[in-house]
Amino acid sequence: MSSAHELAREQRHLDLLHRQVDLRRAQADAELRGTLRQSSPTPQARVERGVTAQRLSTQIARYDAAEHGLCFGRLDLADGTRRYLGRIGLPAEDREGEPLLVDWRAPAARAFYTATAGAPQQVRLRRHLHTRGRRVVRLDDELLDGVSGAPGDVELTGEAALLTALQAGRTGRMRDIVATLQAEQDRIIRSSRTGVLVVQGGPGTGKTVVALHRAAYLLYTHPRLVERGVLVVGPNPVFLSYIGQVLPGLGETSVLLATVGELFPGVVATATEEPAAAAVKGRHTMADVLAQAVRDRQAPVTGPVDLDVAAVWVRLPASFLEQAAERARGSLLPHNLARPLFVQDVVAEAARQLAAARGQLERELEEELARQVDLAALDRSAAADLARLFGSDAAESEDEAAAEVTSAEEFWRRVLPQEPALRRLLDRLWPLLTPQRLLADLYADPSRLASAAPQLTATERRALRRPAGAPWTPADVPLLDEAAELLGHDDSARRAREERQRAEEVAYAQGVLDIAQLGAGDEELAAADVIDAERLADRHGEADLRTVAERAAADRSWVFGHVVVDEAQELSPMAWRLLVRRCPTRSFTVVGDVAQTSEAAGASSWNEALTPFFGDRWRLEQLTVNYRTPAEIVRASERVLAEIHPDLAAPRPVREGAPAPWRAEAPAAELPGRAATAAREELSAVPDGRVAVIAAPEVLPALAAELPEASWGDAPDLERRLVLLTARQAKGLEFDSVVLLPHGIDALGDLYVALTRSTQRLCLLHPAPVPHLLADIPLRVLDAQR
Ligand SMILES: Nc1ncnc2c1ncn2[C@@H]1O[C@H](COP(=O)(O)OP(=O)(O)OP(=O)(O)O)[C@@H](O)[C@H]1O
Repeated sequence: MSSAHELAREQRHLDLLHRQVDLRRAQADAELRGTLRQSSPTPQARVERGVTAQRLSTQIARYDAAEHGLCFGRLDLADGTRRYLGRIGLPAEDREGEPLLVDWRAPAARAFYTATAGAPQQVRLRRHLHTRGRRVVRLDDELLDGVSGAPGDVELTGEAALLTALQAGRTGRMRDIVATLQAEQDRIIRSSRTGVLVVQGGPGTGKTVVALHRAAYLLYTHPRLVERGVLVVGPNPVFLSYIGQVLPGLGETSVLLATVGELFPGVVATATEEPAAAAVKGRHTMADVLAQAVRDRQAPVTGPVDLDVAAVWVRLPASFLEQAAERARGSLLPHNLARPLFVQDVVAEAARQLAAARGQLERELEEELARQVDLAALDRSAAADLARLFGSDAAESEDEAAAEVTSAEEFWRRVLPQEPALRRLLDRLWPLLTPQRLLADLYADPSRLASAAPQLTATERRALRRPAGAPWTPADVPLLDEAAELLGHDDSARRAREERQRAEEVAYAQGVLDIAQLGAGDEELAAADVIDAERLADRHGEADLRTVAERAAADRSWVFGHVVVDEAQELSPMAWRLLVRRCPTRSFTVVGDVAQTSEAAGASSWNEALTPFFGDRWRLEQLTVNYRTPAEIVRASERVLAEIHPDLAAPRPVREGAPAPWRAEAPAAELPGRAATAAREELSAVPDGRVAVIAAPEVLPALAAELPEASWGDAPDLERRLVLLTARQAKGLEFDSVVLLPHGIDALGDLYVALTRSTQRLCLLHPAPVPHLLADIPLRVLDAQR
């Protein structure tokens, strides 16, 4: 019970906290403006300015994020200390006493989440402050008196506040849970950053929300992590938009949210494909296929290659080309970076042959001329006499000939790289390749596929076929990334572009100086006297003010400080290879549920999925309490879970007493109409909440025609009260009520996902007969269709 007196006292403290935050925000804001106004005369100063601006922007984002729910808890300790907890920390005004506010991630906040009646950890009272805007509206107190609950109970921390949070209507956006974190979740959030932490848990156990809070915790406890950022990987863009507000709401901006399909800058991989094709693309063996595909592009010859340069035929034998390729490969450089070695060998050989052939030709010409001119014959006989006398002239002329050949060779080495015929040949023998070209050429050509992928069956190779220019799918992205590694980045074009741009900037600056000079009178100090064009160009250069997330998103080679993988059971081995490259220190939080796998290339056991990448260096934590689904809905999904994974127990629900789920039968043709009626009834049953109709993809258009008010498609608006989704799109999301059309949702993992999305109400509509795994759900007979 919140007495008016207590409410007023907490309101006074909250007012004080907000005044402090306002002050600090205003200071940071002024400092940021000042920083942005400064000019930065050197590249070093520009970098420093960028870093300062970043730091201040991060601080401001944290203050802004703390506007709602700034302070949510209070602990009264046995020694009389009183500690307030909030989204950010604020030191005591005198800097010595107890801080005004303790950040939820600080060690001093921990007891708020872990103290129980049985193990109070010096806590006498735990108080939850419920606020609306800047007003305290309710208090929930718990006295921790050393008496534990009955054994076997789910021991909840701050039960009243937790249940209030769980029963609140959904908004279409995931909310943070800093005020009501539970002890088992807190342990995972604060677990060491090093190594790979795997969190297995059934639907609704808080895996996603815990993983996001862990990212916020790690960024707070390891400030250097802010510079490298954290990557959060989710299964699809709809899910990412659902969770997108949680970390900014916690004041963390150094986080990039992405699907695997978005992790190759410059490629938009949104096309769909047959599951069989995605499954083959996800297999580990594709790394070998790509390596062979690259090799197949290096000196692909079966016989000698002839080249016509400057009217001379040069012959490059196959054995020579193979040796040159082997030497280039021996450098262990990626394909594009090893190319100059191959080119060098070919040019040297061609130059040698050309010089020799041209030398020979010239000698023959001279001899021919000499034969025809008497004088020359005389000269030659005189030379021969001299040679007989002194014996050295002949040798000297051979040396001369050799020296001539060497300088001719050098000449040809310099000239040949410009020779169009040779360039065309080198483009065929060792082409500069982009990942896109390598992969598109491979998919488009059955003979290339047959050569690169003999380990695949003919059917599997056929599954990979697609015409050149076809759009990319998410399963292509890990292959493009793998190809990028094998090919190496040839950034000479970028460097040339940057140099050109720099030259233009300097030229522009010079122009500015020239004009200033013209305008300056004799006695005035001209700009050019105090600054040169280079420095002026520097001064106009901009500091990089992009956030860490923006910079990381644009850079394939960006290395993150930590990676969070959600719905990790869906990841293929090729996707794991990509992610390990993004974080070579292997600092990962991996969350998922092997009972909810939908992707054909996904995992059915963590051991199988992770051992190839992390050996046995990963640790497993389990979440066992279901916060989302009430007991009635858990029971409705139990048979499906038992069919998928007989060993996995459904998580224990914290809530009971929801309306019983029901199912109804209707002919297939009537289903969209029936579903529309049910959806509208559900909307009235949850007036503040959200309703989802989940169905097979082919049913959605007919549903959409019946429910024009609903949002659906590739990017449904989850904040709309009614959405239509496929089971895949519904992964990771939740709604107050779900209308499920199971017909056509064939993968059991998908069906399990669909059955476990609701926080309150669930009904199913299907044609007869009922699928046997759903037969236990009570049948309701519908009125005749109106
Ligand atoms: N401690 C908590 N306090 C308040 N709400 C919580 C708490 N833990 C979990 N929840 C809520 O439970 C719901 C389920 O959480 P979440 O989506 O993270 O579960 P999940 O394990 O990822 O589920 P799924 O595997 O089905 O996607 C969310 O609404 C989340 O906010």
